Order: sequence, then C-alpha cells, then structure tokens
Amino acid sequence: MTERLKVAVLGAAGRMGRTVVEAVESAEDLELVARVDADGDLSAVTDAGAQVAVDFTVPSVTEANVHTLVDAGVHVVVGTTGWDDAALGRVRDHLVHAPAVGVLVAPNFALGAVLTMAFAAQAARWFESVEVVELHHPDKVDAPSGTARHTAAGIAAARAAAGVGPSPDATSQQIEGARGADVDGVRVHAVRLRGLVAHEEVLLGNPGEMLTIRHDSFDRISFMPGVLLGVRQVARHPGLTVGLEHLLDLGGRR
Ligand SMILES: NC(=O)C1=CN([C@@H]2O[C@H](COP(=O)(O)OP(=O)(O)OC[C@H]3O[C@@H](n4cnc5c(N)ncnc54)[C@H](O)[C@@H]3O)[C@@H](O)[C@H]2O)C=CC1
Ligand SMILES: O=C(O)C1=N[C@H](C(=O)O)C[C@H](O)C1
Repeated sequence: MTERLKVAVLGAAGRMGRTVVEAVESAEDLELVARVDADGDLSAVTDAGAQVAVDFTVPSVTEANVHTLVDAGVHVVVGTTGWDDAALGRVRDHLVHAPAVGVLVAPNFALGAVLTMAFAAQAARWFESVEVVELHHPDKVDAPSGTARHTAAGIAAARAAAGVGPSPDATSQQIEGARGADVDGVRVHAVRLRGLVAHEEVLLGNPGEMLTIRHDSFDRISFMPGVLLGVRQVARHPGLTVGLEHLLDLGGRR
C-alpha cells in the first residue's frame, strides 16, 4: 500500500477548518495528523510529521504561519484571505531559502469561482465598464473578499494588456464609500447579509448591453475539491503559486 500524505489543518475549529478536517479524513490517500487552532502551537505540525499544512485561520496570523512552516520544510496550502502584494513578496523572498517547498495561496478554492475570475478577465477586455460585487455571511472579518481582490486584479491586468482605459464614471459628489473600494482601478462593492455563504457578481457594461457573471457557494463543501487538489499537488509546485487557476491550467497572473 502506498503511504498516505500526512496533512495538518490550521484553524481546525473554524467554519472552513472543520470542513477541511472532514474532507481530509474522508480521503483515502490522505492522513490527518494534526489539528491546530488559536489555543494550539504550530510545533504540533512538525511534531506530527505533517508534509502539508492547510491554513484557514485569520488574516492577522496567516503570513507568520507560512513563514514558520516554510522554515520547517512543510508545504502550505493557504485559503486564508487578507494577502496583499507586499505580503506575497515576503513569502516569495523567503522561499528562496527553501527552494523545495511549495506554498499555494488561493483566495477561492471553488471551481466555479476560479472560472468566474478567468471568464471575467477575458470579458473585461471587451466592455467599457466593469464592477465587482461580492456578497458574504456577516461573520466574515475582511472586506473586500480575497476573491474580489483577485478578480479585480485579474481584470485590471487584462484591461491594461489590451489597452482598455478605466471604466467611465462621472461621479463628483458622494458620501464616502458609496462607490465601493478601488482595487487596481476596478470598483469593488461588499455586501454582508445573514443567510449568505460566499457569492460574487462581475457586472460588465457596453452601450445597450450588460453581461453578468455570477458564482454562488451555497455550502463550504464547494471549496473542498480545490483544497484537496492543492494538498495533493502543492509539493509538485515549489515556490509561491497564487491562485488555483495555475493548477487547473487556466493561466492568469502568477
Ligand atoms: N480560499 C477559499 O476558498 C476560502 C477562504 N476562506 C477564508 O478562510 C479564512 C477562514 O474563514 P472561516 O473558516 O470562515 O473563519 P473562522 O473564523 O470560522 O475560522 C478561523 C479559525 O482560525 C482560528 N485561529 C485564529 N488564530 C489562529 C492561530 N494563530 N492558529 C490557528 N488557528 C487560529 C480561529 O480560532 C478560528 O477557529 C478567512 O480568511 C476566509 O476569508 C473562507 C472560505 C473559502
Ligand atoms: O470568508 C469567506 O467565507 C470566504 N472567503 C474567501 C474570500 O474572501 O474570497 C473565499 C470565499 O469567498 C469565502
């Protein structure tokens, strides 16, 4: 029998962590060797001999977790959001000293969300206006969502490469925040509503027409095939990979 891949889950008591624990325990080729939450210690990961750690914690601790795990030679699959280019750059620099270690940071592991981002980047080259609306449960601590930030960054890169200018906007008077956040020149709006899980709409407008690309995660199991794919593949991708699209052969910004 081939050895099972040893996996640790960080944030194991959280909404995503609990779902990942169940998914790993149900996978025949994976062995859950450690669960760590806020009251635990990262040394449990190495003590248990974990080869891959999955981080679904909180934006304020995830980067430090990644640096510690990289030093320990543990591959990391990160779902926690709140990352910016500076933090990703620090991880990229750190990995130079651990060239065999893979770190995958994916703002969204749901296949439909990854496809939404890819379709939106493609479509945004052909529309005058584009805005992103993300809608989530009200217990989420960050806004806009990591997915919306990644979506907007991909749209902005695609429009810049195609020579498309900014979306037209005559607004000169407003209450602060009314036009949402500016992410790389793309307007992003965040809704927090009881009953929701994780949803995103990309609205694209041209004279006389509108295209809406929408994705809905109704249940956190929607993220599990992507998380397990990341766990199984991260060691084959040394260095930093940002976005699940790179494991699905969908291209995009790295
Ligand atoms: N990439 C993706 O596909 C998805 C990403 N997320 C992101 O995952 C993160 C977690 O989301 P939820 O599970 O809903 O949050 P949550 O609040 O339910 O869970 C976070 C858990 O992390 C724990 N924690 C805090 N500090 C810790 C530390 N130092 N070490 C270990 N554990 C610690 C908390 O006690 C809590 O149990 C968020 O950033 C969210 O945006 C959520 C869903 C999908
Ligand atoms: O907090 C959540 O729930 C989610 N967070 C991720 C994000 O910020 O994009 C992924 C998904 O939207 C669910």
